[in-house]
Amino acid sequence: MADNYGPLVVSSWEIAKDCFTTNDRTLATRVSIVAGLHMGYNNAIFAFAPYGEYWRSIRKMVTVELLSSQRLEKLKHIRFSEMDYFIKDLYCLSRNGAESCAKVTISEALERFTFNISLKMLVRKRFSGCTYAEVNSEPWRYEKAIKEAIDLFGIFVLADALPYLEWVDIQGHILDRQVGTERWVEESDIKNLKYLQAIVKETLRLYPPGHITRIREATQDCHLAGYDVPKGTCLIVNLWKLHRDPRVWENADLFQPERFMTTESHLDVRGQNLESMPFSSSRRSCPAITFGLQVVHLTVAKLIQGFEIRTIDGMAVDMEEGLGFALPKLNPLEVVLSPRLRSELYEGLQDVNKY
Ligand code: HEM
Repeated sequence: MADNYGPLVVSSWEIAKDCFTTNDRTLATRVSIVAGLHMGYNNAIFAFAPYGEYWRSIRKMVTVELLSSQRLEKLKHIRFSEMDYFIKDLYCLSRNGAESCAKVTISEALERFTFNISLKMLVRKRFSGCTYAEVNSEPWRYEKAIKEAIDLFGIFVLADALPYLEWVDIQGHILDRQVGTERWVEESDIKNLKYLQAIVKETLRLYPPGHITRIREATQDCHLAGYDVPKGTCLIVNLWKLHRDPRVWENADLFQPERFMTTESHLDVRGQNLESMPFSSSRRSCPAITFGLQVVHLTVAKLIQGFEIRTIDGMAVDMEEGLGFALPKLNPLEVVLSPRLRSELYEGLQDVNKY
């Protein structure tokens, strides 16, 4: 069927519910793709692994040993120190700039920051030169290869989850009020920053970094929305389309974070509410939900507390999307950053060179 018609594409939450509840197990295996076979050591990378004993044991190991709340608590020094280096790097760059501001390709900087956190958590190593100052250093020469692999695998980086700037001004002031200007925002502040949370939810709704789920394959005949779906059928859930369903969302294409504080305040993004599930749902959903949300919230909070952020010449943010599983931005986002707190706060951050 897939050979003749291509994969089934699910774009409504009702059918997604059929996929992720009654048929979740039947649809839990992945189609084998060329990148997974050749670059993923014959689908040994567990995001590509067929459903079965191997996938179950790796997923369990990753969930317990790397991404559980307890482990993330133990590894929090890594996220925090990487964030410090990242912010301090940006600050040093702006200090070197002519008018105490710096022109930065923020999407690329965030990409490198993401690599550093993940690598540090996994193998206790990082690419030296957190972001830009040492971008020409030896390790970053491999960046092109890594990026190509990422594109081929359809992995997304946290940078893809941070596309909006319009709201940063408001947020900077909200942070000043809630956290003050005498200390840096901390992870424990996030629960009180409701508007920031709503912005992250709305961004993940309109621009889910994984805009389609990875391709599933039915391991036996099943029924979906009243249709007979034969064994072997390939299926993807189009999260991007589902998140813009006008039957569910008023002004579905507009960026309105307030909706998550009013009419949609009951919706979360962890896969319980199928109307908005940027991490997908059920057994093949993203195992890094907690980690992803922790890093996105704190990074955004620190960036907007620490800097005034403008686009070059005040241009609107170019939201055009490129091709790829991971919904990358077509054009990298360049911004101008000016520090907005007293210098001692930046200087007190951990120093990348001492690392
Ligand atoms: C905001 C950030 C992120 C979002 C929105 C996101 C979203 C997703 C989505 C939509 C899927 C596909 C699930 C499916 O096919 O139904 C997925 C799978 C996956 N994600 Fe994430 N993800 C994020 C960050 C991460 C991070 C940081 C990691 C690694 C530390 C990660 C590791 C994985 C893995 C390993 C899978 C495959 C799971 C499996 O096949 O069992 N994700 N993610």
